[in-house]
Amino acid sequence: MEIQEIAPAKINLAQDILFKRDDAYHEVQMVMASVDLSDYISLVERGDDEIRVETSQAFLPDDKRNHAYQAAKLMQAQSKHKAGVNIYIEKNIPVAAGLGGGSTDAAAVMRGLNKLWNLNLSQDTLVPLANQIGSDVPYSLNGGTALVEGRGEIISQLPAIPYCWVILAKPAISVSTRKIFQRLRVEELDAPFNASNVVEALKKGDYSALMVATGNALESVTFSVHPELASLKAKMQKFGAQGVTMSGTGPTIIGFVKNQKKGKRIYNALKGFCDEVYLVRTQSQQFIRSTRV
Ligand SMILES: C[C@@](CO)(OP(=O)(O)O)[C@H](O)COP(=O)(O)OP(=O)(O)OC[C@H]1O[C@@H](n2ccc(N)nc2=O)[C@H](O)[C@@H]1O
Ligand SMILES: Nc1ncnc2c1ncn2[C@@H]1O[C@H](COP(=O)(O)OP(=O)(O)O)[C@@H](O)[C@H]1O
Repeated sequence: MEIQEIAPAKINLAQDILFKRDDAYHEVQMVMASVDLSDYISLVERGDDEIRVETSQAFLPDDKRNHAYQAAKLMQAQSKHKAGVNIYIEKNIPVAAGLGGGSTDAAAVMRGLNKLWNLNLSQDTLVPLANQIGSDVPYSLNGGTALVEGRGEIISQLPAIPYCWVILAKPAISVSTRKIFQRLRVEELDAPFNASNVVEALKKGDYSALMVATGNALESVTFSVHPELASLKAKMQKFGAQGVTMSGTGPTIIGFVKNQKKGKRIYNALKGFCDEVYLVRTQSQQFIRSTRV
């Protein structure tokens, strides 16, 4: 038996950092949305209890360092029969980009194995397991548009982003989430809080208000390490994208347009300055579906 899962990337419309906690994580308030740029995961039963990972990108780990492996291991511990699985990841989401690629793969493996091994684990059981892998994994279990709080484990679904196109510009640099948080001094942040305004705009379906409300408190930290990101952001704004902001801990810069034609113009203009550029739609939760093969 084989299960196939779609694992979409996420973008951050807002990322507020509230305070540093005693466990060395930060209390956050983020608004995330799934976008139409996805990894594809295949899960195939094995005759033994081994977990094997193979990916389409040779530079990705294929052992216990892979978030997909970690997800399978946690799910196996929940299963009485200790079945094994072959995991294949077709990687399309840029790595270490602020687009949650490893987390969405892990979440897709959890969803898929819940079906393949007939575990029937509830969301309440899956969220704490997901949180052991990474702070973005609980959100990625359902994806869609959501307010994400705590360390990442408190999720409230929100209405979808009004119809628009999203431009993703990922320069040829990788950013380590851990290193950005290490550099962060919360008391020195002077960014305004964005999440509550983004939530309000989404609830009203007000695209213009949404474009004014987006923002990311970690921009100043990542931009101080990679100053070229500030000029990429300025270019995207100059070319006419709205709500331009950094996703996650970066380096991907995102911007919005109502009209696909305009999106294509900005996409073409940015291609000359940036290693990887994508023009995508946002994705609602019902698109995260699996197929039994
Ligand atoms: C901040 C976000 C926003 O999307 O960054 P991106 O990874 O997407 O860029 C994520 O929540 C990241 O989640 P994830 O990538 O799963 O990171 P984790 O493995 O949980 O954490 C990596 C490191 O980041 C720091 N960290 C992470 C999340 C958080 N709320 N507070 C933190 O201080 C911790 O130092 C931790 O050791
Ligand atoms: N399935 C996976 N896909 C991508 N990266 C993975 C995966 N498993 C482990 N990693 C590791 O996780 C790190 C962060 O990758 P990624 O999740 O793409 O970044 P981000 O947190 O910025 O979205 C990388 O260094 C990568 O080697």
